[in-house]
Amino acid sequence: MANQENLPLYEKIWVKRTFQRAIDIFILLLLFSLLSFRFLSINTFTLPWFLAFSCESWFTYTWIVILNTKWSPALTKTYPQRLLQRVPELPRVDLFVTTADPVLEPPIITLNTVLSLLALDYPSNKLACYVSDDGCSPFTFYALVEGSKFAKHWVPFCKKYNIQVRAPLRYFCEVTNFESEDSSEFKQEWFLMKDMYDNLSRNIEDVTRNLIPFPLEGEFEVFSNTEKINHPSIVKVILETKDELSNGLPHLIYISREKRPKYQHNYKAGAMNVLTRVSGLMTNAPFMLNVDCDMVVNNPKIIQHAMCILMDSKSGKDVAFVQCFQQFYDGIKDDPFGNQWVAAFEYIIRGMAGLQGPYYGGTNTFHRRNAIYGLYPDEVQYGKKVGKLTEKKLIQQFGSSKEFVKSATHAFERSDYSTNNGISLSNFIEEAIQVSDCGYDNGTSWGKKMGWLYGSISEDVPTGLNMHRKGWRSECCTPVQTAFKGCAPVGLLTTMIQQKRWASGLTVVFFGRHSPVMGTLFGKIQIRAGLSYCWLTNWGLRSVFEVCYAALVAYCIITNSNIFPKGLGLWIPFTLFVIYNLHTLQEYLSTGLSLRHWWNNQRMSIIRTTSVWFIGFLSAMLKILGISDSVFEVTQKKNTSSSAAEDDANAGRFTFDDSPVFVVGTTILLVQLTALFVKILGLQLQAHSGNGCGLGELMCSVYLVVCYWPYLKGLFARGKYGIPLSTIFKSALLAFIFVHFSRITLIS
Ligand SMILES: O=c1ccn([C@@H]2O[C@H](COP(=O)(O)OP(=O)(O)O[C@H]3O[C@H](CO)[C@@H](O)[C@H](O)[C@H]3O)[C@@H](O)[C@H]2O)c(=O)[nH]1
Ligand SMILES: [Mn+2]
Repeated sequence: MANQENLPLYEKIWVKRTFQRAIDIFILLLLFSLLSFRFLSINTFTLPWFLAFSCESWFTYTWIVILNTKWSPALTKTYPQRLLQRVPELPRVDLFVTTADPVLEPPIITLNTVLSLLALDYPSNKLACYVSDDGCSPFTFYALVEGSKFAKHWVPFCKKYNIQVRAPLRYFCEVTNFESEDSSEFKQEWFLMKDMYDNLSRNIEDVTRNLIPFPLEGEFEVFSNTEKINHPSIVKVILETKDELSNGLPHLIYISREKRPKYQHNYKAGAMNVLTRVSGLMTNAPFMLNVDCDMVVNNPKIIQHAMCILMDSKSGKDVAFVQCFQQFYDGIKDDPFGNQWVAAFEYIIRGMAGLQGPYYGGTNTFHRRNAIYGLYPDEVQYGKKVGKLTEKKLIQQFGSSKEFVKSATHAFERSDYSTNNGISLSNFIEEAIQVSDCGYDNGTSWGKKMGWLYGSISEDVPTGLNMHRKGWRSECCTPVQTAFKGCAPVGLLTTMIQQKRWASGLTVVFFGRHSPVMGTLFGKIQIRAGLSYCWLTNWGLRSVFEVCYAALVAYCIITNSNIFPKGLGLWIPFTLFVIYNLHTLQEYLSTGLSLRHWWNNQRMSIIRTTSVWFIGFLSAMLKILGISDSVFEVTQKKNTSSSAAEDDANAGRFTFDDSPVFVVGTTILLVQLTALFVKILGLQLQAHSGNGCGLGELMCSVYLVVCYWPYLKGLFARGKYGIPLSTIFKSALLAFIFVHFSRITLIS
């Protein structure tokens, strides 16, 4: 038995990749030889030559970052059985859901996420679910109220029959047939549940679409005279379980924090901090799970798995957060828009898991409350913080609510995971409203030193960085059954907007106080971990070099000059291109992804880097220079029940509209096409002394056109599949300016 006690609750398993490492190194050597070749041929020095050298240095740097990240990937294996045997009482976990817009995020989606959380396989008296509604929508509230009534039947049903997918929307899509061993009792209840759920969702749909009158009275009166960005705090306890029974329903609380036009509300980060404070007052669990409104639980035992990591007495102590991958349901086959990130999880995030740990991805994450409160790992372990801080200091840091400061002190001091003392949640409403005030953060450490950090629209990454900087680690949690599944962005435009937001937010992080460089130099981020963070935070900067390279090849063709060596020297970039592509293809195939999937992702990686990441970079520059602020544009979530079948056939086709995100891509395409036409029609200028443009430049240009093929088709298509004339016109103008100036430089 003594032996049993020593067994860890989780283990790290290192993934072998000797062959891939060898190829990684080979590619690096090729990059170095390309650079040395350029360096040696310095006598042909020209501006394009120099620019090419800079870009290729950047590509080499990027490759070093990637190689470093992928070098030693790890998996975690958790043992929930051991956890249950060992701990007398499981800790509380507070569950956070954020929603921001009842149109882009239909209430039925949020409700499904909430239902899947309420039905988690975990003692229900240890759970409390907090929903933050930045949309201040009575419809979302209505959905939750009605949904909580349904939950009283749904949760027992799920637990009785050990249902795996506990979001009814997903469940009734996936389970449409009965197994032969299903009892007639089950079938009967199944039909009953389906009936109830169908009624519920129809009801919510009718209300949301204003099909039935919805007077704002009774419970809903607080929503009258509110506007999305101008309203007082609303805190409502929807479900409160008074008895300490472990098989009832968790608490359910609705919060819409105060918003006023003159106050910064800091998007999701602001909402998360309010959730942290309100939950601190009410249930004060030592651990918190945060999910976006579309991320439903797919593995009802996921908390047990995560707790194995956070509660492991040896390696778990310095783990600040446990990250589960983002995976998607209803993802379009072969990932045409490159938004499912399967290969990135496999190689990059697992690679980071082998270092100081994965970055915080914003959703599907279990947090340690004390780490969010800004403590260092050793302060938590030895309870050092408590003696040192006076109440005055605590108020400065945590804000003016004495009740909240008391709860934070309790969080610091507790050595066990004891539960709170059974005071009714409604007693905290007034205090909860106070900590949701729009000015509560002012002058405190919230968003600056602790909690979810403000200032970047990718709040997740700096928040995680801030914890790694303090010496915390993080872990991935990858049970066999996928933990959560969300809704991949619908269509091309949504993907592009999301990518633009990430690139912009990450660039702000890279150049800001919480940059991985600063964290490595002055904090406790390990050097390889810091470098792997650069992969992420350099998305914006990377686009500058790729756009520059794309412009450079077109310039060379138009002006009949070159950046690539000729003859034997051309073999270096050529081999590089071939080996790199075969290498990534091998990675995809060995992960079980298709050739098509690989190509779609290669193509999208070029398209997004040279278009939306570039726009994101520019918008980050405007923000850094203080010229304009960037806005968090919420991703549209698909309402599965309303998806029409005719859409599915064309789900993977590129659709366009007059959004500015398509202008840069179209311009790049037009520039390459112009260059190729100039070449084909022989309109190039006379080369000086045989140094004209060669095969290398032409191949690059053709490759870009191939990547941008869907845009090329868009130039000639009509309707939503066609690029609007206004966009074509703007892009043509930009392309013309580029070509014109290219020719001018040559004549002068
Ligand atoms: O003012 C806001 C804006 C957004 N959200 C919520 O934030 C979440 C993420 O927004 P979404 O539009 O779905 O963004 P995605 O790009 O899909 O999200 C990824 O990227 C974000 C950072 O850019 C992270 O916050 C997310 O967790 C991560 O899943 C959603 O639940 C929103 O309701 C708010 O609560 N308040
Ligand atoms: Mn999302």
